[in-house]
Amino acid sequence: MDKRLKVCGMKVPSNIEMVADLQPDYIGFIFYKGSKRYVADLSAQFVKDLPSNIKRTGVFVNEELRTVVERVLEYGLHAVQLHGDEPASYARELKALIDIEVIKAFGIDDQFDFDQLDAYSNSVDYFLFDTKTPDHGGSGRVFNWDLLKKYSLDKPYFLSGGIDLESIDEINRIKDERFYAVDVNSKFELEPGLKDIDKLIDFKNMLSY
Ligand SMILES: O=C(O)c1ccccc1N[C@@H]1O[C@H](COP(=O)(O)O)[C@@H](O)[C@H]1O
Repeated sequence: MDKRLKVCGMKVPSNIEMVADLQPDYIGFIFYKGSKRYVADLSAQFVKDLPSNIKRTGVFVNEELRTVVERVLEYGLHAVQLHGDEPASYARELKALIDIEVIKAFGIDDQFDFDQLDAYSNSVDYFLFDTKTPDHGGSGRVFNWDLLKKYSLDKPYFLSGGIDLESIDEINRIKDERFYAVDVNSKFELEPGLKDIDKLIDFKNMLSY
């Protein structure tokens, strides 16, 4: 399976345009006010006008369903990333309200119970495995990818958490059909929300598809 690329945490229009020119598969916008990458006053029309082949993804943390639906419509989102403690029923309700791809994120540490994923299997399109952090995401830290040996479901997943240019060899060595996409964020930044385009070009060129 081809490996997709998601670039997350965008908020500066000129920088977003440069990232869009690189044609990642997903581009992520953080709608969580507690984040340094919160979209704030980013124009919804600007986001809607981005090339339609790049999936515009909204990242939400324990947000009210009504607000998520409003943002999906306002910004023309193709995908929603649930990065809080949302139960499987939340994803089901969201899908009943709106036709949207749902990515459910989980913070992984040594204690993570992979059995809890069973309940989500029929309710979401993808899992996203990130490093466990009290800030919910954007930690810039890598979790122990060996823990993914405990993942037994068929559902494809995004790999996330502190991925850097230096991670590329290890990423390219992962031979797992379920490894669907790589998600990059804080390690490709000049400052929170502003991506280093040259570094992203290098990463994309080195990613084995
Ligand atoms: O980036 C954030 O500030 C953020 C805040 C709250 C939830 C998710 C957030 N970002 C997501 O975190 C992961 C990992 O990011 P990093 O590479 O460790 O910086 C990524 O999926 C972002 O979508």
